[in-house]
Amino acid sequence: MAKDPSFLFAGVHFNKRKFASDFARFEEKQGTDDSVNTSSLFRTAVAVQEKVIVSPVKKRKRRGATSDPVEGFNVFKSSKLESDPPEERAEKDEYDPSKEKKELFRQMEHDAVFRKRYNIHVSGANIPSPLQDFAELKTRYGCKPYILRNVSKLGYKEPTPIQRQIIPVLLSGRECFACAPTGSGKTMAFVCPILVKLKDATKDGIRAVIISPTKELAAQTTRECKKLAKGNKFRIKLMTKTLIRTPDLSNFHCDILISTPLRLRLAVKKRKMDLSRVEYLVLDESDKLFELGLVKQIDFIVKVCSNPAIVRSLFSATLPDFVEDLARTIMHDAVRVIVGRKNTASELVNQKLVFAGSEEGKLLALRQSFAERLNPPVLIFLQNKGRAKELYEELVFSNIRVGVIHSDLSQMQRENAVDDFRAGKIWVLIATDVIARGMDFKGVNCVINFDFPDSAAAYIHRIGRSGRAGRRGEAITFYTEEDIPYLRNIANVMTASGCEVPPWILSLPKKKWKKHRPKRVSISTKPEDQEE
Ligand SMILES: Nc1ncnc2c1ncn2[C@@H]1O[C@H](COP(=O)(O)OP(=O)(O)OP(=O)(O)O)[C@@H](O)[C@H]1O
Repeated sequence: MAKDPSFLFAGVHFNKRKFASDFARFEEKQGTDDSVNTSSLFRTAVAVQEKVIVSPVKKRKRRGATSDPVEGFNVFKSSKLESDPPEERAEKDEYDPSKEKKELFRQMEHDAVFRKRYNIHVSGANIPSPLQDFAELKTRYGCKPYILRNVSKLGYKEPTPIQRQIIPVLLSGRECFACAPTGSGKTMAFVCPILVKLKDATKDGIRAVIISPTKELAAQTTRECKKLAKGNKFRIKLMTKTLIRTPDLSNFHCDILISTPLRLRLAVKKRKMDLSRVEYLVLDESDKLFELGLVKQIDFIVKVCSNPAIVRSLFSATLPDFVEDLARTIMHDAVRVIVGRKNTASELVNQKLVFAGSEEGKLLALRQSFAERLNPPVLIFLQNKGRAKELYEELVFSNIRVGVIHSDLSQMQRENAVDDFRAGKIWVLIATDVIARGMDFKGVNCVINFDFPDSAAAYIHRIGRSGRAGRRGEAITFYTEEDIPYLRNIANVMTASGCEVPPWILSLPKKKWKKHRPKRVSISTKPEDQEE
């Protein structure tokens, strides 16, 4: 079952409320055949939904085309109007379909130009216009003043491209998947509409759920939510170890709950947490959540968030086709928003490849670059915790303030490492991929891939810890002989974001990689006879 992606979201309900009339028609056709199982019912329902959506739009267009006056023939229209009784004439004056249509086309043209300017690509029907500025949150959507106040306090002068388009999409109640570069403000793009829509704190169970792949990211998202919600009495809760120990969570209520998939599934299974009233479900770093280790938990969560009116959204800087395909099977009338090109690195990061020869060469190159120029904060990624510990042992006695974070540390130690790095107490943070996604460290000047990343997506997320929120950054990737077959994939990402790559690398054959995590010799510059 786990091998078949179609098991994901099986049993998800068709949005009966939103498509009530279509559903009624569908039900009539199906009769009361109990033999139809839920997932095939769902699949058929989606097919019906697509038909119902597409065909009437076409018909309406055609009807409009025949009845609308042709330009230049207004004289006939006005002469007919003269013969109408005054009250009918007044009504017709108010409703002029050709005017409305022209206005609509003008708006669509304007939106297209605007989207082009911000490199926003959309697909889907009836997509709302992008935001011109934050003030439109009030004029178009009547958001409460506290949100605009907080936006201004955070120093956000104008919406980022993804915020311009996704905020109106979510505020119009549409499901969506969004792909935008690392550090481009996706968090605010999903938090803001939730706050606007939830309006005020209530005790109506759990109303919105945000899923993050790691505890660190969940904690960060909680903090960001609280900053944006300041001044409102919303209950915004992080699913912590302590919370999960509560024996009975069946009556737990909060407006927004942020969790990792594992903890949320535990809370539902073991502590009877009720997610049936969730109105908004966000899957952040969705491609990571759909990877094999997490997909079962996500499937479970999607099923138990059973409110038929739920609005689901997927966010990431990398959105592989299989995630999109999977998402399409559950989402209703979803809008797709891509900023820039899909699966590319941030153009704000200057990327370099460095041949280190061997494992030993990497350490020498690192020491040399620190001796010549250390521009903290610097993040160094390694392929596993063992190697992260080894590098830490090598650097801890140099006069560089260095820290390490990996999954063997306690939650408290991990949090301290992140906080110290944020506060500037640590200049160089050695890490595994545990913090490669989503973590927002202000002003990381350089990311060093000490170990070659295991996929192009991992590369994009790792180097995306630098070059955030409009600031420039740098990324250096060491490679050895055994990484050469995979160089081309990284080189493609580099050229797509405007970085130079030596021609010989671009002429290497393309290699389809799974996870490239070769066994590497241990990190040490000590002569072998001195090692214990
Ligand atoms: N409108 C804005 N103007 C200026 N800065 C912003 C704006 N929106 C968000 N930011 C800032 O941009 C930084 C990156 O935002 P965020 O962490 O949401 O990026 P992201 O797109 O989710 O990145 P990733 O893909 O790495 O998770 C944060 O420091 C955030 O405070």
